[in-house]
Amino acid sequence: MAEGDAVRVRGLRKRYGDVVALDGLDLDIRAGEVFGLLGPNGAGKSTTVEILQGHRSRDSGEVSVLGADPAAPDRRWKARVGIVWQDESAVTEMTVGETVRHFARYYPRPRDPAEVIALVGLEAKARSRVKELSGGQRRRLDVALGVIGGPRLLLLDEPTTGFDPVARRQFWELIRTLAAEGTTIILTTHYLEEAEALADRLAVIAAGRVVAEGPPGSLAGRAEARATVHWAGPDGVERSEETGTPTATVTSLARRFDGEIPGLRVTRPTLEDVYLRLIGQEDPR
Ligand SMILES: Nc1ncnc2c1ncn2[C@@H]1O[C@H](COP(=O)(O)OP(=O)(O)OP(=O)(O)O)[C@@H](O)[C@H]1O
Repeated sequence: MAEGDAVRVRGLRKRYGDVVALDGLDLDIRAGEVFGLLGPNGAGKSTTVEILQGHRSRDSGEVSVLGADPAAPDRRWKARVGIVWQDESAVTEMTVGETVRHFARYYPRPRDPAEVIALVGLEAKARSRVKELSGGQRRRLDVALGVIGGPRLLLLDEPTTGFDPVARRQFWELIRTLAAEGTTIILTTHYLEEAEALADRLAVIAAGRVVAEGPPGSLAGRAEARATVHWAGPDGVERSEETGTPTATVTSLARRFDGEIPGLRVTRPTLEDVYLRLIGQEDPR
């Protein structure tokens, strides 16, 4: 395992009966990065995250998380790996503050509960009962419980499902704050704009294997992909031209129009375009 790696996975396989969930998955995640796992329903993302957490067994393959095998975790390792459960805090009459303080007692060196409540933006709700929180506030509390032990690695499975756009952006800020503190973060998501906004690197999983890996801006040759120049013709109808040299195309258009080019746009494949191509579902537009 290279120094600076938080996670190393080689040839990971997992079947559930006849279903092959993971079919030789490889992953390298560096310490301190935000790493996104993308892939269609049933691709194997949750299975991967659960194996990394030590909550699901594997059939074969090597897995190292913070230098240890999650299949044989010790107490110290467990304190260093933060897990965000959906609705960990669901059925309780306790207040937010009581819940966070209660969970802090499980860890050898917990973070300060008041600081964690502030980190997730629940200060105003510290004295509210958990059952009175909204769905988004409950998820923030789940994150608070995931980080109260002061983990070096945080695993999040679809953390913002069901969030409104404002709550989602607030959650992104929380992830960025945790990342700036040095926490390695692995998250699965179906929101490509979330992956693009948060992840330093992404892996696209399809049918239990990694089909592409890299920074969102250059995944699968995205940075080198041909551009499309769009403009409006004299009749107002949009024209477009795909080109490897968009500057030359724009220069020649500027000459032709003798100045401003009406309706000028230069586009490159979006993360969604690249993602759909990778999973074999190209948009036929
Ligand atoms: N406990 C289980 N028993 C049987 N099959 C399972 C179990 N958990 C997952 N599977 C199957 O394994 C495959 C991978 O599932 P997994 O939940 O890892 O996918 P996922 O990428 O997280 O999907 P989603 O995006 O829908 O959450 C699927 O075909 C799923 O039906």
